[in-house]
Amino acid sequence: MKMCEPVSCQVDLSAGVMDNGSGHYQKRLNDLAGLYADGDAFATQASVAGDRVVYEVTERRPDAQHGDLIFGVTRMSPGKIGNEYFLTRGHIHAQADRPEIYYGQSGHGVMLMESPAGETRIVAIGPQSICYVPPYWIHRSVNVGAEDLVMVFAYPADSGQDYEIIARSGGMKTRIVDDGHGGWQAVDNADYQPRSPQQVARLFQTTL
Ligand SMILES: O=P(O)(O)OC[C@H]1O[C@H](O)[C@H](O)[C@@H](O)[C@@H]1O
Ligand SMILES: [Fe+2]
Repeated sequence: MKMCEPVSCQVDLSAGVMDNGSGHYQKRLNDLAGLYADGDAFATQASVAGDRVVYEVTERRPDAQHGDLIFGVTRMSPGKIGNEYFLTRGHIHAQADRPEIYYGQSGHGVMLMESPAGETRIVAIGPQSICYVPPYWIHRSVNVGAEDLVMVFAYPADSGQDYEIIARSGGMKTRIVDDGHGGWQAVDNADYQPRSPQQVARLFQTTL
């Protein structure tokens, strides 16, 4: 492994970005079609504000070397499509046995996680809380608050992301929606198709 220069990166809490990054991307409403239960509500919002940024990531990415780390900051805007809170695309790591750590900086969110066999776990993320996403868990962040949700993340540089796993099962098993009292609740996704035992077994074989 070749040597890299150490670095310090400052997190700007109000902007929700990090300096000294190597990359930055934004996901707008128009990029997120098909993720939400209420397709009509999505179409209505996208027709008036399809360019609206739902979340953005600044990251520092070394050359993908075994043993190195990718880290950065995710900022998610507050909002809902119908009664469903804004979320990230979500993924499982392409090397499915790679974990991830999130460190809440500001705002209030949850990490929605799903095992290959379809179990759901939900972990709250707020300022000063560390969320551990263990190997093999599909993960998606959801902003359940009224302000920006800002989180620091770090994961192994050779993890990769498989985004198709969620689409293939008709979405994640659980959706995070407004409970009608300013909070959130988890509800079943009616379109969810469980993975077959063969698909589950294959995920546990995707190690280097
Ligand atoms: O990649 P998405 O599912 O769109 O989520 C956006 C980003 O969220 C977090 O910041 C993760 O650590 C990143 O790995 C991820 O890329
Ligand atoms: Fe990840």
